[in-house]
Amino acid sequence: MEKHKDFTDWAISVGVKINGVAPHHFPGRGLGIIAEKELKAGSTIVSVPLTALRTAKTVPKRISDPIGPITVHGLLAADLAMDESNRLWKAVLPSPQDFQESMPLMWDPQLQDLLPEAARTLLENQKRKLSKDWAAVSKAFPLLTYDEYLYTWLITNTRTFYFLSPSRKAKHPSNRDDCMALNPFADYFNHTDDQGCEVTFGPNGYAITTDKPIKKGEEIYISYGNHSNDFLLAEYGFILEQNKWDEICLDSYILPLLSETQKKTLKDAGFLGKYVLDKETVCYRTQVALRLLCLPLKDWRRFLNGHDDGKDQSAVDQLLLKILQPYSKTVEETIKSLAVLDCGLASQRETLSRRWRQIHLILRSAIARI
Ligand SMILES: C[S@@+](CC[C@H](N)C(=O)[O-])C[C@H]1O[C@@H](n2cnc3c(N)ncnc32)[C@H](O)[C@@H]1O
Repeated sequence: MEKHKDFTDWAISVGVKINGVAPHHFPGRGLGIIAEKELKAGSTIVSVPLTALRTAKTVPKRISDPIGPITVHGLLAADLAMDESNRLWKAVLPSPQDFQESMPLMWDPQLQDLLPEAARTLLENQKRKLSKDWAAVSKAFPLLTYDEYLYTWLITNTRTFYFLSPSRKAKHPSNRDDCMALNPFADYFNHTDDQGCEVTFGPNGYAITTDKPIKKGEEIYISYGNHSNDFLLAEYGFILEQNKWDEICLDSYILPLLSETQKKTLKDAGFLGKYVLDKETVCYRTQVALRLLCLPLKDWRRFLNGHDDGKDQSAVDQLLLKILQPYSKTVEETIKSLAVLDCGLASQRETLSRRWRQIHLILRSAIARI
């Protein structure tokens, strides 16, 4: 842990304030933050001044100018790839091997194809963004290798905080994806689906404050957002055992059942796609789509207008059952095929199987409820 001590000293030297916490290794989660003493609820345990952040504005012109227009993500990754100055920080970051294991972007394409639909969609998006960013950066810096850039691109992907420059007038940025900053030391915090510590951002920078009393030796978390396990897997390379925000996508089972006219009707009403099932219920969007499939148009409209007397629920549930049963069968087959598959790393296949088993559980409980 010597390198983490050195990095902590550096963080303090640039104005980061650390109160009773330290980096610590937690099996299965890499580094995280541990309480070194008992902490009361409402204690500010880490604060990071604006001057310690790495933002689009802190990237030197010798890097940003030759690249030209690019996403903030792509720019921060280029800066990190070409920065030789902060060895102490680089020494405590995850290694390329860590990403190879955890991040689906680095997996064998055969395993990528076996990702659940929501994770696959996010992965395709990442690939598009990365390839655009790489095109801009490699043109400006031909000596940089793709692997070096991919590594810093993933560091940026997994460690940035939502950031709006205090000087910006607009409260609502045109592109949320560009609102990011690398936040040294604060990026040691792991994620919880529970509330976790409160993270606030203001003119003085970030402050992380405990939301409950914490015992000495406990890991302290923040929340990266209300994310499903498919999102966490694609964007951060892990899944939670228990995740109250977990949900699964039903699009590839519902969309093919819709005629072109029905799709248009749903699109016009703002209800085409993004159908999800969580541990307790199917979403309202799914209810709308299923009703269009099994009810006369006038009854569908009544539901949409909020006049639902519940009399159609059983027909809707039967249709849902017809969708969930084959879905569950396919999941069982996927789990079986993963057990005999020999590509990629065993840990990657294990993560995938765990995810599919979670999906199976969500499906089986929904089927049992019906
Ligand atoms: C902001 S960093 C947190 C520090 C990181 N654990 C490290 O070793 O440097 C985000 C990464 O931490 C890991 N992580 C965060 N929360 C986790 C959790 N609850 N379980 C497992 N891994 C987690 C994932 O690899 C994620 O991409």
